[in-house]
Order: sequence, then structure tokens, then C-alpha cells
Amino acid sequence: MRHIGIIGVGEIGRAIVTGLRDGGDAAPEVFLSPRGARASAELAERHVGVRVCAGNQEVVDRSEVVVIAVRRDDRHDALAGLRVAGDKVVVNVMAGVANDDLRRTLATEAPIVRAVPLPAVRERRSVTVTWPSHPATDALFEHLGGVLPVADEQAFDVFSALTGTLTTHYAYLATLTAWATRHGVPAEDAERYVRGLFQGVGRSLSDETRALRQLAADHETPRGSNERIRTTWFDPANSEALTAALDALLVDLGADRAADDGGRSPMAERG
Ligand SMILES: NC(=O)C1=CN([C@@H]2O[C@H](COP(=O)(O)OP(=O)(O)OC[C@H]3O[C@@H](n4cnc5c(N)ncnc54)[C@H](OP(=O)(O)O)[C@@H]3O)[C@@H](O)[C@H]2O)C=CC1
Repeated sequence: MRHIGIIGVGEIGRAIVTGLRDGGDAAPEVFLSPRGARASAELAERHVGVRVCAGNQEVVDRSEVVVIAVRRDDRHDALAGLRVAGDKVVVNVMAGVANDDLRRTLATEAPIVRAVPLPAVRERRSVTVTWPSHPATDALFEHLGGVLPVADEQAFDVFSALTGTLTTHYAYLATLTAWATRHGVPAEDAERYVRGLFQGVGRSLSDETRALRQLAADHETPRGSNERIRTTWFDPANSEALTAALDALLVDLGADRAADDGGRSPMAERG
């Protein structure tokens, strides 16, 4: 895997390029689509081994692995008419676009792998879920922080649904900060403290010898403040509401995949 192409050099495309090129000696050469010329030119200037191509077809022709990272609604404009030989590997990172749908757009025999890279691939610090497994994409995402190939597209949808919980987590932290501020604490102090508190939580998550429920129990004094907030706020009703929201999202992700309607599926693109 010496040559990687990226069609769609936006937020996630840029994160992949940066993660690949900052990843040491084994870094592959990277070929970028020309659209979003400024971002592509900046990346090419900053990193040796990154080049901007004249068009999307040239990206495909120069690469063994081609990452499709345009927004879902742009996929037909970006991809229709491209010739993708069967010995390439296509990586589909577009949320809500099933592999069958992308195969019809590209009209190719090449293997297509779905993936959910997250922005932390920029620092090679996030595990990427893929389906189906392929040695080329296993190697690519291993290089970017780890790979988790799953058994089928239904399982892929479950992991996709999990990624839909990220901004709720930030909003939760922002709510804690706002509460402290309402009680007279300077906003900067509250924000600094909450960030530090939960960075500590993040570090404790890397201790894989303890299950998540065990970590919760270990941080809790019987009848203490943590137990009180957990049982009075994150009570069974709240937990069930979260479970129901995830179930509904999962149903929509499956319906979206099954819709097979050439882009008129019920869900808007989401991230
Ligand atoms: N951001 C994230 O965390 C994640 C995003 N994704 C998926 O990745 C895809 C991209 O998301 P994101 O990076 O956030 O979106 P962005 O809008 O940041 O990037 C999309 C890029 O595609 C470019 N583009 C549009 N049309 C074409 C074309 N015809 N040829 C080449 N490039 C084109 C856009 O250029 P221009 O700006 O000129 O329109 C833009 O630079 C989406 O499908 C999203 O679902 C998946 C996982 C995580």
C-alpha cells in the first residue's frame, strides 16, 4: 500500500492525510482531488509525498487505495463516470451510503470497504470500524490508530450509531460548566476544571483491565455524591430514553441502507 488517493479533501480527508504523513517512515504517497484547491495545496505544501491531481480520475489512476470522502449529496457529481479498475480498493467513508449504492455509482468490480474514521485519526489515535475486512484497509487504519473490522453491515450500523453520541458528550460537559457559572464561578475556571476532570476520565478508560461498570463502581463511594447524581439523574428512565434514541437511529440507518433509492433515502447526511 504505497499510494493512497483521497477524493474529497474536507475535514475528514485532511485528518487522514495528516495522520498518514505524520506517521513516520512507512508513510505512503498521497494523491488529492483538486476541489477545495486551497486546502489541498496547503497539505501538499506542508507534507512531502502529498500531491494535488488535475482531476478525480487521476487520483484513482495513481492510487492503489482510493478513499471517497465527499459529502453524500456530492457523490454523483464527484464519482459518476470515473473508471475504477478491479485491482484498486475503494474506501467508502460517506455516512449513510451503503457499499451497494457506491458500487452502482462507480460501476466497478473493485472491493469496496466501508469505514468510519473519526477526526482523531489525525493523531493516529482512534480505532476505525470497517466492513468488510480487507488487508489493504486493515493496514491503512492500523497505521492511523487501529482497525476494528466487523462481521456484517448490520454490525457496522451499530457502531455508526455509537459515533452519533459524541456531540451529546460535549454538550453534557458544556451543561456542567454552565451550571457552575450560574452559581457564580468564573466561566474560564469552570471550563478549565471540567476539561481537566474529564481528561482524567479519558485516561482511566485506557485501563482495559477494568470493565466500564467496574470503573464506575471504583469511582463511587456508597451513598456519596457520584452515586447520588448517577441514581437521581441517570436513572432507569433516562437510561431507557438513551437506549430508545439509539434504537431509533439504528432502525433509520438500516432503512437508509435498504432504501436502495439512488440518493432519495429518508435520512439526511449525519456525522
Ligand atoms: N467529519 C467527520 O468527522 C466525518 C465525516 N465522514 C464522512 O466523510 C464525508 C466528508 O465529510 P467532511 O470531511 O466532514 O465534509 P467536508 O464538507 O469538510 O468535506 C467534503 C469535501 O469534498 C469536496 N468535494 C465536493 N464535491 C467534490 C467533487 N466533485 N470532487 C472532489 N471533492 C469534492 C468538498 O469541496 P468544497 O468544499 O469545494 O465543496 C469538501 O472539500 C461525508 O460523507 C461524511 O459523512 C465520516 C466520518 C467522520
